[in-house]
Amino acid sequence: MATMSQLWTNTGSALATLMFIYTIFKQWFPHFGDHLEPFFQRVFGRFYPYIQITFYEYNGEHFKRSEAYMGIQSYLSKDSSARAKKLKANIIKGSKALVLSMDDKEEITDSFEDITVWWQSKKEGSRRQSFSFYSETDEKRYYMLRFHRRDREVIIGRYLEHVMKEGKTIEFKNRERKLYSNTPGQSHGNQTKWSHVTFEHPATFDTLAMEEKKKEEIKSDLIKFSKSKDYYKKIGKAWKRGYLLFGPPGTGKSTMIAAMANFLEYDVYDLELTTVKDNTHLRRLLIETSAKSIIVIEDIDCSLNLTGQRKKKEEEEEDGDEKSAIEKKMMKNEGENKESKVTLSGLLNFIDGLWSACGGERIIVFTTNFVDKLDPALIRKGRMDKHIEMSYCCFEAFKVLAKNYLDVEESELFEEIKRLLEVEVKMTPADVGENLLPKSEGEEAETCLKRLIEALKEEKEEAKRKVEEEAKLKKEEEEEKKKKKKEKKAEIEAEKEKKKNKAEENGEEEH
Ligand SMILES: Nc1ncnc2c1ncn2[C@@H]1O[C@H](COP(=O)(O)OP(=O)(O)OP(=O)(O)O)[C@@H](O)[C@H]1O
Ligand SMILES: [Mg+2]
Repeated sequence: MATMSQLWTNTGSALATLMFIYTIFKQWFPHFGDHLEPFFQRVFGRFYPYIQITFYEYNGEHFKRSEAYMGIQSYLSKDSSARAKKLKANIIKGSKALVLSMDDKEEITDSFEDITVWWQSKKEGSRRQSFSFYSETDEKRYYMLRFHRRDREVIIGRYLEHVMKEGKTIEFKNRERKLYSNTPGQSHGNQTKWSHVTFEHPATFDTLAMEEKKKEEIKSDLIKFSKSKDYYKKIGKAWKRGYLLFGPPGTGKSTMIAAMANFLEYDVYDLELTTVKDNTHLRRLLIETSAKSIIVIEDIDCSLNLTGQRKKKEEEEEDGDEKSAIEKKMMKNEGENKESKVTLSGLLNFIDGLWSACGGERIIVFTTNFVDKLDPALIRKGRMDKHIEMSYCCFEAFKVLAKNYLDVEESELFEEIKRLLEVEVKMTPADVGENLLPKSEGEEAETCLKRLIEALKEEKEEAKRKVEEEAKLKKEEEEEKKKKKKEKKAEIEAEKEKKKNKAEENGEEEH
């Protein structure tokens, strides 16, 4: 007696033969085949335990490639490059690398929750000899997914969702990242709009000169945020996080933003507030930003009138020379900003998630050189969730720079540099880096380190001179004040004396 497996094998080969005959028949009598198709489908459906789903590359929507097809292509790219024997390489628009996918007629298996499925890449040649937008050869490509009918529920539900999600993640990782800016050159009516270039900043957390502990803290904060979609949904908050980076010029605020973007693989929107006409314009620009992006507003204190009372322009010109560098920078930007009507409340509304209906995660970063001057409403927790101070170069930060710039991890000169940086001198990482940078081909690391030591010593002298000068000025001012006070007192005394004499004279006259 034939065993069960033999029986299945025989039925299988009978079906395969029938299928073969049917295919030949269909080729010779294409139109007659159309009538027989439902019949064959019914017969096969009874014995054939598999279900097939087809995903076409183009499904007719504005000649755009189907999202599902592209998602599957990306999902299968990781498996097919390892398993398929025949691969094809495509350059996909907006993708930074070649996308490898299995070639036509290749098949690979995939498993999900102990279920095996089969993916096949296929193409259909058109019999029409007419012009088509699809491709030169008028072929229609598609993926075919085959699985056992008992797994229908899992595959149609969870598996396809998993494929799309994974595919999107791979697509996201492969995409070319962009740096958007709203520069005045690109305008729509009289409103600027986003223009972009490829984002290729080389900064990473490894190259960032900063204490290791602080770096790790920021990195884990970013990871936590990027994985907290469900958490933000649960607590009913827009999925966004605000960072405030503050510190003197050249301490790495902009570099840190680039490192963050590279770490999370996000796009960057560099928002220049001074070219934004008003709050409506601001809202429009923000609504156009995509998910997984960092929105940056540099020098926030200079971009908006957030800093309380400031002098008018005429007054500013009068005593311009006496202003500190800080005030001058702020006033310069205020002058440039006089066209913009963006208000603090407009900005706060946006931070609070007016546009959060768009979904997707966004990070907002403000930078400033003068944190004390900002309106507390702008930087309270919830708006700017994390405040990061970028400070002068410490020894740990110097070691990162020495390794990056000179490939040096240890040197006997380090001791002196440590003492200078930690106790005596304040120098920004930008200046330290500039001194470490070899100035000619083949310049020795030691020469660069010595140059840094010299620069640090000079800076120390300069700082000492400044302190002495300031002390001298202060002393002079105090003496001047004392002198004036003394003179005033003398004046008052003289006045009193005068009055007294006059009163006495008058008294004598009356007598
Ligand atoms: N912490 C740092 N780590 C590595 N490089 C740094 C660091 N800080 C500054 N640099 C170097 O100095 C240059 C200037 O730094 P950056 O533009 O990031 O400073 P900034 O704080 O944004 O200054 P500003 O306030 O003027 O905008 C960068 O190109 C970078 O090479
Ligand atoms: Mg900067």
